[in-house]
Parts: sequence; structure tokens; C-alpha cells
Amino acid sequence: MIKAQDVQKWFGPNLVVDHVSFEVQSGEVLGFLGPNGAGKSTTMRMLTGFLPLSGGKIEIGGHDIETAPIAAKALFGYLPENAPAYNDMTVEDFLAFCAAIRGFSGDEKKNAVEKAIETCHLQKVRRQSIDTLSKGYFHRCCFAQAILHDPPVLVLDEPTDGLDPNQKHEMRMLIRDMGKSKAIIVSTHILEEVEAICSRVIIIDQGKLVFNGSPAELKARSNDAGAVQVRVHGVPYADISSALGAIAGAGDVSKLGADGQAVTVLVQRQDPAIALAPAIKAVLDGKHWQFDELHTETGRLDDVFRTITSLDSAKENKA
Ligand SMILES: Nc1ncnc2c1ncn2[C@@H]1O[C@H](COP(=O)(O)OP(=O)(O)OP(=O)(O)O)[C@@H](O)[C@H]1O
Repeated sequence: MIKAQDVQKWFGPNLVVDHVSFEVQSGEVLGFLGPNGAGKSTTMRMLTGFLPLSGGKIEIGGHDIETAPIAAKALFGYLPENAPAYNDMTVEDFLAFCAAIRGFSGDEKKNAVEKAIETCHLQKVRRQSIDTLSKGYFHRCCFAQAILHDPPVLVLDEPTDGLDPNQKHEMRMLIRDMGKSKAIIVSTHILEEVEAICSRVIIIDQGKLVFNGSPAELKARSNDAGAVQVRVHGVPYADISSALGAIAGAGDVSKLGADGQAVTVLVQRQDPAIALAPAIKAVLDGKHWQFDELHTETGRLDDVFRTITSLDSAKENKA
């Protein structure tokens, strides 16, 4: 549904989106990640036809955003960062106005507004003017505008920015639900959001695409992926370290903490083909050491995000 091919954007002498290509299909929620200033909003503005491309091509549902903008724009809803709205309108008047712009009239318009109000839980504030809304309701009102025409594509720029934890949760559930039938692209720099809602992730750093894969694949790149954390009682750290460090395929053993008689250690995995946890359990059982925690780390998104983006910055600095 969304196809970006070799997209570039120059601002004066600066190439802020550098030959970026990706696709999003229906039924996918794509997390668009990157540090501040990486080029996420600029890419979104090009995807939605608000900024012209300096090079490359963008298609929405097969329609070129530059040569067939009306057909392309009819297919998506867009929640921009700092979404604008008419402050003196009530929520329902604003949505009716947006529905009219989208070409709805009569019962069709009424039904579209009602459905958006219901989906975004705006019933309580529907007759309130927009400038009196709390941040959470304001955000939902802007989101309602984006989904009003039930578009097959949604482009959401930092949709949970500024929301409290409950509102964030609610917005994520809404996006995840809609992602079952739509192609959704969500820009964020909140890593927990990626795990909560995204089926695929792309990362851009300094305008370049540096990762395209599933959240699990991203986590698997973490230094700690496959390492095993274990908490052993009544045994000195030195003994634990030498016993577990001697297991075939084990790497460094480090002490994560000590609590009374219990010591928690992390055993790194040297060989990715090896499952360390059963071997560690066998050693602990063989020595009759008591343990009350033993689990394999799946990796940490913040760890791998830092590694991927800083590696790229290091390359840039060398160039
Ligand atoms: N209109 C503009 N003119 C010149 N430079 C711009 C313009 N808009 C954005 N930039 C620059 O382009 C780069 C990418 O900005 P962009 O807003 O796309 O990043 P972002 O990844 O969305 O960042 P954030 O997470 O902070 O919102 C930044 O260096 C920014 O200063």
C-alpha cells in the first residue's frame, strides 16, 4: 500500500533523507524509528504530499504522490506531529467539517462523524470547543480526523507524544486494532511503543535507512540476546563464575547484583547456535546449588537502537 523508492530530500546543502526505500502492506504496523533529527517527520511529510521530494518516488496504493496526489491522498489519514485543529469549533463540528472536505454529505457524513467519535471515545467532549480539551482528548480528536474516512493507509507522526500512560496505552491498542486491516506507519522514538504495536521496524539515522526487520530481529541484535541470567543462593560469586564460565559456548560471566546470600549473574553466549539455559541448569543441578531465577535474555531494544544509530554516526564522522 505504501511504497517509497530511493527517496531523497535536500534542505539547502543538507541531504536529510538519503536514498530511503521501504514498503508497508495492509495488515502491517510499521514502526518508523530514529533519533531526534534523523529525518522521520521529513519522510512522513513527503509520504503525505506536504513536501516535494528531491529525488525518488512514493506511491500510495499504486498512485504516485507527486503525479496523482488527489488519488493518493484519498487513501490515507494523516496525524501530523503537533496536529493543527480549529480551536473555536466543537469536536463534532470540527469532525463534520473534515468529513465535508473529504467529500461526505448527508447521512454518510453523519455516520462517518459518529463512528469516529465512538472509535476514539470522544462522546463525553463532543460538544466541547477544541480549545477547552485536555491534551489527551485533543490528541484523540486529531486522530479521529485522520480515521474519519476509514482510509486503508494511516500515517501517524508520534501519535502518543504528550499523552499520559493510560492514554498512551489506549492509543496503542487503537492503532494495533486498526493495523489488522490497514497499512499503518507510526513514527516514534519510544522503544516500548515498537514492542507494543509494531509488526515491523525501520530505523533511520542521519537520513539513512539502517535497519528494516521485525522487533524480534531487532532485539536479537542486542549484545545481551541469548545471555542467561541466574540467581544462585549460598555460593560465592567466584565459584559460580568459574563453573558457569567453563560451559562450552558460554562467554563472560558478570555479577549483576548480590542480595543477602543470593548472587545474580549474567552469562554471555559466545556461540549463537547454543542454548545456554539447559547447560547452566545441568551444572547447577549437578552441584546441588539452589537457584530461584534462570532465564534467557531476548535482548533489549534500547541497547540495539543505541548500537545501530551510534555505529552509523561513527561511520559518518570517519567519512
Ligand atoms: N524546513 C526545513 N528546512 C531546513 N531544515 C529542515 C527543515 N525541516 C527539517 N529540517 C532538518 O532536517 C533534519 C531532519 O528533521 P526531521 O524533523 O525530519 O527529524 P525527525 O527525525 O522527525 O526528528 P524528531 O524526532 O526530533 O521529530 C533536521 O536536521 C532538521 O533540522
